[in-house]
Amino acid sequence: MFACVVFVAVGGRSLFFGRAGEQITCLIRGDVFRAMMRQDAAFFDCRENGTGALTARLATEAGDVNIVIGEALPSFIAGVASLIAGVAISFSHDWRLTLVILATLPCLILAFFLEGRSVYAATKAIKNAYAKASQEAAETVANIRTVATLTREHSFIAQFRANSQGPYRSALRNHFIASVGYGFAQSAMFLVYCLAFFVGSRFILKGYLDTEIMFNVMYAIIFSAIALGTMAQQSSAVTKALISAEALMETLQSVPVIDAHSTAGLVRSDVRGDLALDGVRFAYPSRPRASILRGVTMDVTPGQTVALVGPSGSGKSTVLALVQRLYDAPAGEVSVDSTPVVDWNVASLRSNLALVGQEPVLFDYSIAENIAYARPDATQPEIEAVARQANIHHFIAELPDGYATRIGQTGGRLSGGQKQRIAIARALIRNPRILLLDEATSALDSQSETTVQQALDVAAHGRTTITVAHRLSTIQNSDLILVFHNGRIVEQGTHDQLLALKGLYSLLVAQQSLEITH
Ligand SMILES: Nc1ncnc2c1ncn2[C@@H]1O[C@H](COP(=O)(O)OP(=O)(O)OP(=O)(O)O)[C@@H](O)[C@H]1O
Repeated sequence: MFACVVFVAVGGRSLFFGRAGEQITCLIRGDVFRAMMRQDAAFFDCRENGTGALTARLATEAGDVNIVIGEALPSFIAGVASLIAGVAISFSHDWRLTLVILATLPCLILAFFLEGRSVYAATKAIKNAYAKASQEAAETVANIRTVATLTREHSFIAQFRANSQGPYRSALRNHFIASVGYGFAQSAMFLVYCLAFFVGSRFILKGYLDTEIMFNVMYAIIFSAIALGTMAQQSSAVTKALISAEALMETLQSVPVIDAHSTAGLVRSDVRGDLALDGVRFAYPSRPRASILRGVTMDVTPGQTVALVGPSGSGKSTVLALVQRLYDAPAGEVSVDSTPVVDWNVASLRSNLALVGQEPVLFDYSIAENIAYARPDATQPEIEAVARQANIHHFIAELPDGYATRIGQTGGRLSGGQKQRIAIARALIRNPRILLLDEATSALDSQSETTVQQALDVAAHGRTTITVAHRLSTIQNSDLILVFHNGRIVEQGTHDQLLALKGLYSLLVAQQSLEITH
């Protein structure tokens, strides 16, 4: 009767736990991705194996946990129930023989524990190594054009093989240990059987029990040993899931310093558009010893066009990251509309800003969806209006599918200039008070640069604009030019004032004029 109940319970588990497991997997994945979306930039910067590997890994971790919920856990529960029932029945027949047999239990448990520990350590190493190998593979496939142009396919394959060797060897070792453990678990039943026969026959000879009782105890104990074997079979799945759960919990429990989902802080849409940095010092969390900004102070009034120029690595783009509050500066203050950015509601602050970067980041959606990405409730006429301002409407209108044209992964079916103008339209759809341009034309040829520059000039009209630029010809008309060097502003003024200074700016201008004439 009891066996039937256990059979039905175990048999029905796949129906109930399997479905529940799938649902739980989806929920865990949902929670994990929600937790990731809340994180600040520092969380992603500090990932050893990159964000792609992290995302892929977390998705499979949730699946591993499901295996335990769907299979291992019910088997484990049924196993424990069977074990307790078997031991109880055995005790009720003869406590001495039962005690002798139970004395073997600590050895079995210790063996399973040791197997679990060594599989745990190896599995963790394998997961980390595979995460690194898959990150490189994903990056290579995503950038296949560059890889093919540089004829690096073979070296990538060799590198992937080399990266996979370590995990492969660890996996072999893991399988060996798990197989020995599995064999041990399966033979445990027969070992217990032998012991019961041996000790039972001795007890019969001494007159402690008769044959019938011995067989009753034996059957009960075998029943328990089978249960123990079933539990042991699941031990490597449980071990894997424990590691997965660790990684999931790390993400779920990490509290972002800058919480994009928080409802706290100042919410405003009628922003004037002034912006200031006061004595700002900053180092990236992944490289805390490298000072990037060393006391930057700047003041931008509403509607002003300010250019940040200077040698590569001097900290210009970092200023834009701090204005968007992707990071917090440990010293000094960044403020928008006279309110420190830390007192702003993160989402509200960002909704008043728009960034156009050097490499436009577009998605494999239609052109209309890409433009409306910054404001999903935008209407078709609004989308077309910003496309006109960005100087891209005529090109889109001539496509067979017009605004419904899908642009391929990362906008691969468009030219650099077209992608950039779509990115400008996307920035404008929010009608931001502050426009941040990070070398928005530097990746373009001179003809596209002119078209995109015209679009940017229209976009900047009536807004506060901060432009990071290498080509100094594009920023000569700015209201203010700030010259960065080694994380400090070393010169500031208009183009003419800075030329008259004959300092770093005039040197940079002279260098670029030389480059053009040669
Ligand atoms: N996420 C990051 N983590 C660690 N260091 C970073 C990160 N981003 C940038 N850096 C470093 O910060 C320094 C300043 O970078 P930043 O991009 O602000 O310079 P930049 O003046 O804009 O340079 P460029 O003109 O070449 O774009 C560089 O040394 C760079 O290596």
